Amino acid sequence: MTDTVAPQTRKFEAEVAQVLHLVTHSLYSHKEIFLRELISNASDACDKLRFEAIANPSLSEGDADLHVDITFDADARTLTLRDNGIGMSRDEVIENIGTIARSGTRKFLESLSGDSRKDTQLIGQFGVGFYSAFIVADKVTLVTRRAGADASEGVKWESDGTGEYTISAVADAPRGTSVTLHLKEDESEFLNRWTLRSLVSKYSDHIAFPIRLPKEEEGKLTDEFETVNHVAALWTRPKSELKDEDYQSFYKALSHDFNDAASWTHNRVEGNQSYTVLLYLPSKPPFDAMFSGRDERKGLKLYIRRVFIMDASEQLLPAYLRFMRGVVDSDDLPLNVSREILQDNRLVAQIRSACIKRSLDLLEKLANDDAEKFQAFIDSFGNVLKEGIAEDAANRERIAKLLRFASTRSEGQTRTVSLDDYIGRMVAGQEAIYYVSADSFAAAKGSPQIEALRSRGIEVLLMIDRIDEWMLGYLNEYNGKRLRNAAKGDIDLTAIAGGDDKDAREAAAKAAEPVVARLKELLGERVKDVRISQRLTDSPSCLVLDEYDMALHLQRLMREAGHEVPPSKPILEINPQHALVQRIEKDTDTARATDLAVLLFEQAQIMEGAHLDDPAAFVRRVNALLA
Ligand SMILES: Nc1ncnc2c1ncn2[C@@H]1O[C@H](COP(=O)(O)OP(=O)(O)OP(=O)(O)O)[C@@H](O)[C@H]1O
Repeated sequence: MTDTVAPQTRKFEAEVAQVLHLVTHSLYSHKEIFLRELISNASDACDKLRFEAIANPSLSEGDADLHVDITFDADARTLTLRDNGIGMSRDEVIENIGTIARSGTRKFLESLSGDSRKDTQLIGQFGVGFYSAFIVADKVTLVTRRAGADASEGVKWESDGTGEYTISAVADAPRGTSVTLHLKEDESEFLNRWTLRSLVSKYSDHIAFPIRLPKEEEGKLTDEFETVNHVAALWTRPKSELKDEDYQSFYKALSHDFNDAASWTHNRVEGNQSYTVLLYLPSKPPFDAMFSGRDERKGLKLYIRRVFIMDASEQLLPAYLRFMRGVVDSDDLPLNVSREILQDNRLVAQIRSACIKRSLDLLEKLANDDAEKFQAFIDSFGNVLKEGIAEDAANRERIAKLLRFASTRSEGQTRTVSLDDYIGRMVAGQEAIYYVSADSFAAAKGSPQIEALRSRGIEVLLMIDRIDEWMLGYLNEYNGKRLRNAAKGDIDLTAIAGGDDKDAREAAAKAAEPVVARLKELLGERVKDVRISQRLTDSPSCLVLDEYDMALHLQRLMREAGHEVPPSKPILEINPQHALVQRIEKDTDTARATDLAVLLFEQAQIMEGAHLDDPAAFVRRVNALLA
């Protein structure tokens, strides 16, 4: 191959330079993954060629026998991977290798902590791909030609991975891509057939194209090649033949994650249509699920009769299961299927329901069999799963069963309590599942609105995630029990053991009428109403809302996010037993009584997490009282 034009030197995008620096510095202890990543790219390139050749057979250029060859030269200290897949044009090289076309890259870089152990984890989740070559190489040369392009349109890319690369044209490049690694001084171990062979077996055995190494005869390498992998797509092999390690190494190549998957499910369906589904649950949030959001989902590959067609996560899984990774291989869809057809196809709809069902089965099994792994799932993906309550009405009850929450009974703020746990602990006479929502665990746990519930031994779920209020809008009931916000509407505890006696309650209300009337007068427009509380035992006051009002902290979140939220005035509930309340009733000095009344209201606002309209006035009132 000869360079036809002088090489052009270009700078990497700043983000690439940062990622490269990180990759080479933090992944050294996992250095052999470079081989898996490069083989995986080569295999993807073969997949793409096979797909494009369906519509345009001439792309195969008479060479449809796709494979990946690995060669090395001990004297030159080079290791080369060559595929005869789709290849790249010059623009594609610049776009794919010179930039990182991922929307969340900046966020990813910002999330790095500088602690190399943690960062290694993160970069593993990010998926390093091609750049992993620089862990072991101090120079990488890539030569490529796009399928269908003229032999003179080859491209050579070269870089030492520090900040720049050169790009030039080559005249006689074969179709596909070769990546040559100029190995660093102490990486000679990769110049060894035995090592390469065992790495292929360990990481890439499941690749569906032949991976070939030079044949060895009488201790010498020959020019002939020998296939060293299984060459059967993993999901097509019988389950009985596959070991856990096989599933895990396939998962890692598929997802570019280098943590093990938490669990998987592999099924062949035969019937009115036939297909195979292999779904994985990652153990750590994959980069895409963390940062790319709901709109650019990736991770579920659609194959049709072993031919890779496209990533079809959006068509085959709902957004709330976007953490799942895997493969669907259909026998019945047409090879020329398009995204539009996928959107609206009866067979696809069936496969989608099966993927949902399998995913939920897998999560249920994990919840039953492995508490530790399930908790790790909840910690990583629990909030994503909550979206399913709103999105998937048909499976609402199943999803709700999987959710976990913090509660007044749980230790710390780890979400560990299921709705079934809660129901199992309901006290005699308790009809509803009570919850309270707030910005933080401490605020929720300390909510005055739940004092009476707690004092009667009634557990309260603490809804402290941003998504909770929205989700609860769709979850009114679970297993025949209503979910009730402890800070909304009237709470009647008369039916509950140890609850109030109705007569005593009415008598107390009667006795408190004067102070209620006085507070209404003193607080005026600030509140919608003042009433005696059934919720409070220790605090003097709290704010509550009408049954259908939007929670106060949600109103705040919406306003912060720039939404117009019509102001809804809270109701002030008071505890007539409290000394402060009794003082207001008795104080004849109207100015002082007003200060006290407003303080009562402001305290309730603070407990609820709100910012006071006039903090200086609040401090002045407190000081006046203290003095
Ligand atoms: N052997 C190859 N043949 C053709 N294109 C390739 C090859 N290797 C890499 N590329 C192109 O470069 C892109 C970047 O590769 P890289 O491994 O960095 O990330 P990726 O594989 O796209 O992402 P991820 O690792 O998250 O799957 C690929 O998407 C592909 O378009």
